[in-house]
Amino acid sequence: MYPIVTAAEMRELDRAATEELGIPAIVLMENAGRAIAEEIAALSRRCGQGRNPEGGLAVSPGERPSGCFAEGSDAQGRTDADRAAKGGARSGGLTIRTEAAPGPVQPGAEYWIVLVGKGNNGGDGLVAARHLREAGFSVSLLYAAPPESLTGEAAVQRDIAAALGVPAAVYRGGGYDFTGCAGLVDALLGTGSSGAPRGLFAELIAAANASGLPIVAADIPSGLNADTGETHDPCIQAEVTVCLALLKRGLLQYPGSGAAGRVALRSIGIPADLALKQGLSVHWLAPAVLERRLGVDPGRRRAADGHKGTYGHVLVAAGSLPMSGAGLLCARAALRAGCGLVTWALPGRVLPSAVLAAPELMLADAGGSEAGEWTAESADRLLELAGTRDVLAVGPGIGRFPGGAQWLRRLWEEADVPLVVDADALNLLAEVSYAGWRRTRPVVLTPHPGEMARLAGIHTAEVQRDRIGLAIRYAAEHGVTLVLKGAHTVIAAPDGRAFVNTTGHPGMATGGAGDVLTGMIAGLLAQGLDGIQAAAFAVYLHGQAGERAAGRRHDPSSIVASDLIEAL
Ligand SMILES: NC(=O)C1=CN([C@@H]2O[C@H](COP(=O)(O)OP(=O)(O)OC[C@H]3O[C@@H](n4cnc5c(N)ncnc54)[C@H](OP(=O)(O)O)[C@@H]3O)[C@@H](O)[C@H]2O)[C@@H](O)CC1
Ligand SMILES: Nc1ncnc2c1ncn2[C@@H]1O[C@H](COP(=O)(O)OP(=O)(O)O)[C@@H](O)[C@H]1O
Ligand SMILES: [K+]
Repeated sequence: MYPIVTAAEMRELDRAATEELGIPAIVLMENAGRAIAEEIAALSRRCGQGRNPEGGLAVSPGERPSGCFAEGSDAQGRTDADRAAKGGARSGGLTIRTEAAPGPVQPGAEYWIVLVGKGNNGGDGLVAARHLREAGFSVSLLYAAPPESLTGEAAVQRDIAAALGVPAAVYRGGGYDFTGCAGLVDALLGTGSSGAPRGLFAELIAAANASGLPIVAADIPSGLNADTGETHDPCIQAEVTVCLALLKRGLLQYPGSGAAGRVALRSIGIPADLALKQGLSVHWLAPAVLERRLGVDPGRRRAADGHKGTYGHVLVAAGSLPMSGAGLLCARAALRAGCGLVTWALPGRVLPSAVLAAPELMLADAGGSEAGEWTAESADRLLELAGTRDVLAVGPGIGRFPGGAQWLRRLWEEADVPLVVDADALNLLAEVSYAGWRRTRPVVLTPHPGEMARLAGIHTAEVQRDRIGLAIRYAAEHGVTLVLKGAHTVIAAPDGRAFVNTTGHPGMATGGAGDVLTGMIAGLLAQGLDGIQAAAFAVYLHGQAGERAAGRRHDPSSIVASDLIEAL
């Protein structure tokens, strides 16, 4: 069910399929090449109406969609047609095609060039060329290395293409004239590549990108690090990536996600059971994964005889005079996440201005300074309140104050409820070594990349270099559930499981959006979900709310955090 693999895990699975099950590698390659040809035909059909007078596909560079789609209708119920109607999905949602294949390759007269590398990725491209020709496309091959250097199944495909008389050339450097071509197939480098593209491969990638033609990448865009999502210079900027068998980590992490364009996940005949047996621990957060792997009810059915006590009581410790809104957003979001009751604890000086800000909230005076700031002494009051609540969310808008780290340690060790730690509370955590802090109940940390950098003691760029890898390591080492926020948020559990979310919208990059998420996680914890369930489901719903909020506004750039709460 939608595992996300490293190149090494994919190789091991390929090995098991061919050596243990005896599925011939040439069969897998045949399926891969056919799938690529089918996706090119589908792209050609989708773009047919927008075809430009020269015969190429009319795709403006600004319209490159950033989402992923794969076999069938969409995780969010959208179809490719819906996406096309919106001018390309920018939400980042994966579409999974559930039927076996989108039908035979449709006849077409376009001219496509397949860029062929010397490994199995090149072999996939050679098979695709054959299927495209069968369907009436005009195709030629451009080898990046002497065809004699191909081996194994790729060499078999090279010979078949030659026997069929598929026109072929060998790239010798100095650029290439792609005039008259409708699109390019990038079958240069796949999961077997290492380091930055070298020599003529690099030249050809640069020329392909410069052509402005739509590029369909086989498995991964050449130049992408399949594990981390880092893009080398150059890296293919694909319109569509036909990902073979299983999602590769690099396709779901930026900047790789951007280079991949839309991702079509296609089966190539490796049985799902085999992947299951590998015990893969990272998954794409699709509704089916939420339901079957995480045990969450995405329909959020409520008991007919439920009452507010059934759905739990959240305590939010958030907000101070200059940042009282952060607390309000967090507390309101907890309510919208469906918990029964929310108490918002805040410095007493600020409390009068919070009265009736949201009539559903209960307010509690947590003490604090004359200036409306938090003080270390407020820990006693918060612990007293937490004694009769189900969850404590702490951090948004609390600022810095003397004794803050000790204050947080008391909440961490003495509050006998699940804890969500965000924003300034994460910065307090980053100032100390909390390895020795005792805690038996779940704790969820929700850093954005900057906060994550402080927690891990590294630069933000290093956080972004391999978000999945870092999140998994940090959660396991510190015994926490970690939500590493940002486009394609990663949620990692202390037991090594991790999930990558693709709902969301760039319009969510607005102050307070994270405070809303913190409230939502707390609201779901209060309803009995465990740490990883609540974190993953909240991130998923939060992203969906962002997509809806974007849809409701004339310009998604004008989304504000309150819109997310209203879109829940
Ligand atoms: N059963 C299977 O396995 C299946 C695999 N499948 C497909 O195979 C792909 C993996 O194929 P793969 O392992 O052959 O590696 P691949 O990505 O083609 O490249 C290796 C070649 O590239 C070269 N090279 C490496 N780095 C380079 C660089 N930086 N710059 C320049 N060159 C570089 C390297 O040359 P060398 O460095 O050794 O001289 C070597 O010759 C996978 O993504 C999927 O598409 C599917 O067909 C389904 C079944
Ligand atoms: N480009 C994006 N695509 C999807 N989600 C995004 C994007 N940018 C931000 N978000 C989401 O918005 C939220 C922002 O949180 P955060 O940075 O903590 O904001 P704040 O501290 O202002 O509340 C996170 O959940 C993040 O994942
Ligand atoms: K490729």
